[in-house]
Amino acid sequence: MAVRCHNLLEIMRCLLIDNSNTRTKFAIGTENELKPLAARIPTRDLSPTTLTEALQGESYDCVYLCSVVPEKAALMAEFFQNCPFHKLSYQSDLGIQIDYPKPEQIGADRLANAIGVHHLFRSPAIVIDFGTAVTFDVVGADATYLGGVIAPGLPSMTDYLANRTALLPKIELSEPTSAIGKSTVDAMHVGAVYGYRGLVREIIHKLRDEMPGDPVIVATGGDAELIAQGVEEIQHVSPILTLEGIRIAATRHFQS
Ligand SMILES: Nc1ncnc2c1ncn2[C@@H]1O[C@H](COP(=O)(O)OP(=O)(O)O)[C@@H](O)[C@H]1O
Ligand SMILES: CC(C)(COP(=O)(O)O)[C@@H](O)C(=O)NCCC(=O)O
Ligand SMILES: [K+]
Repeated sequence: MAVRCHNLLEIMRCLLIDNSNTRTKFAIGTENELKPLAARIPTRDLSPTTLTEALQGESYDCVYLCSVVPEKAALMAEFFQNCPFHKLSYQSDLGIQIDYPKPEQIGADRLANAIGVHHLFRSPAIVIDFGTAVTFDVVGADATYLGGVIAPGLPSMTDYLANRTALLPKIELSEPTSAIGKSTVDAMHVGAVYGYRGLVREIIHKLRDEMPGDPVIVATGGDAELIAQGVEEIQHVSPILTLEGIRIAATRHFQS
């Protein structure tokens, strides 16, 4: 097995892993910075072989895993068994408070997003992650995780129609050119992209109505760019937000 752990006396390099349902992202983080993405593996393809290939040439002192896919988390715990290893949970040292009846239910990526938005931007905040699911997480003014919303992600708009109809194709989404679709595919783009923006706007407004103060609204995840460009309420798109949250939690865990 090609796991290489070095015990450097200098700055600790931690392998940060965002194991979400569609893609698993890997990056090296130190106390001071997040290095560019080291690898991205489709989550369903994660195996000792794909891990070894993807991480060839990377060196790190510790591994910090954020997972919402238990079967793959178990695989990686085993793969990295020779390294100092930690899996993010509500019991980890996160640097934020949690005000939630059953904190063990909260997806680890949602906690990482809350940490990321508080550190990269500020709180109060709403962080929206456009992945397999779309999640909205609310961080109160005192950096307390308060809860949020889970809805089907943008792929549900296309996968559902392709799987459940005879005549609708599987499409790649892009910005519609007009609301009145002039072809099947055009009409589907409008339904998915404009329709999804409506869902997002309505949820943002409902959340803001219940929040004291003026939250910063930040988007992340694979579909953030496409959707956020038409939602004026979203102030920033930050592709690295989840990994940044994981880096901060890893630093707190391994360096304090
Ligand atoms: N190169 C790509 N590979 C896969 N999905 C992509 C890619 N570029 C954009 N996407 C979009 O990003 C979504 C996955 O986002 P991501 O944030 O990786 O999800 P998750 O965090 O749930 O794994 C896909 O459903 C797709 O719509
Ligand atoms: C809501 C999620 C499916 C989002 O996962 P993702 O789209 O990032 O792959 C994940 O955060 C999860 O499984 N959460 C557990 C349930 C909860 O957060 O309440
Ligand atoms: K995610």
